Amino acid sequence: TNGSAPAVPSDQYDSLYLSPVTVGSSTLHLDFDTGSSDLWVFSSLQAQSSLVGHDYYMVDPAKEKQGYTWKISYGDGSGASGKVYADKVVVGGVTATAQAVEAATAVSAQFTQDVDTDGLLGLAMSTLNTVKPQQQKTFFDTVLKQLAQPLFAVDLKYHAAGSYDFGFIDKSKYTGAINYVNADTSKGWWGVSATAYSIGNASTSATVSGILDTGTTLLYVDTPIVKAYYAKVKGSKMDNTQGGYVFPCSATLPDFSLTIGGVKQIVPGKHINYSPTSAGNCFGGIQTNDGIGFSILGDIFLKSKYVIHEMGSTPRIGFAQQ
Ligand SMILES: CC[C@H](C)[C@H](NC(=O)[C@H](C)NC(=O)[C@@H](CCSC)NC[C@@H](N)Cc1ccccc1)C(=O)O
Repeated sequence: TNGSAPAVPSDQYDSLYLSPVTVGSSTLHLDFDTGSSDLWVFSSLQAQSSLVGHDYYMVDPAKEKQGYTWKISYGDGSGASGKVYADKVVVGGVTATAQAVEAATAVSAQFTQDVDTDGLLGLAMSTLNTVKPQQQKTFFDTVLKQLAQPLFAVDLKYHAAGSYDFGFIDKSKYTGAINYVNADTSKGWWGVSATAYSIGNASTSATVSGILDTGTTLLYVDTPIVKAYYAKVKGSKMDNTQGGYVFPCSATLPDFSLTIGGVKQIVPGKHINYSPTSAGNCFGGIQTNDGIGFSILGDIFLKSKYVIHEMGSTPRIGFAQQ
């Protein structure tokens, strides 16, 4: 089988993308996240006050995996925890009959406040799943054998609805060749390495290792590269109150690219003007990774590409131009 689910921007700046998922008998809007491996949802286990504005999973005690718990924390300090159920999950017509559904009993303020997001659907390696006493599979791992091809493809768009394709490559969603590289899955994420970056038409050799992360809004790279980029943006500055580099909204932003597998993967300058700030300037889509030692290739990087995540004998990532 194969199937496709829409990926709809949650707001006018593409803060995140939401996809409809049937969990048990509810339809929830989940943030598909290639940077984590838990499928967790807002649930009837939470206080009603935490559920205001959310769709949520009505737990069925008969489906509980007794004694199983989960607790996840994310790089931005947010997190959630709860109990585990085995229930039907359907994404774009692809059905997992007994998928581990992680029902929240507690979620951090960032998630409670975002009333559009009803949970996350992790698409990284199952080795990052947090369920105890027995780690559970991601939705992709659960359905892998029933898929026509062992892959999913990510088509996030700039200020428009895109899609997640499971089990097939949709030729109508890209132009030119697909450029494949082996994925480094050793740390549980979809890891890739670049051998150079370019700002405008100036290219610099450098090793840029990072993870693909549909659940991260921006593109986080090493500080020297960020400084070099904004040196080309008149009036740009690091603004600690805004938490990153800002610039005049009228600024022309150069394109940015990472050379992966010998091919320049270009981020159009237009995509790097992420959003206006409350201070009357604009916030950059490229920001520093604060020295965590690797880059996070989030939505700003992804939304100009069709990215195939193939779990064959050797995991691969394919990049094509939208
Ligand atoms: C502090 C937590 C560290 C980063 C680590 N956790 C992770 O790496 C988890 C799996 N992944 C994440 O925290 C990040 C990757 C960070 S690499 C430092 N991806 C998932 C994130 N985008 C999910 C999200 C979506 C919307 C709003 C907020 C958060 C751990 O548990 O050790």
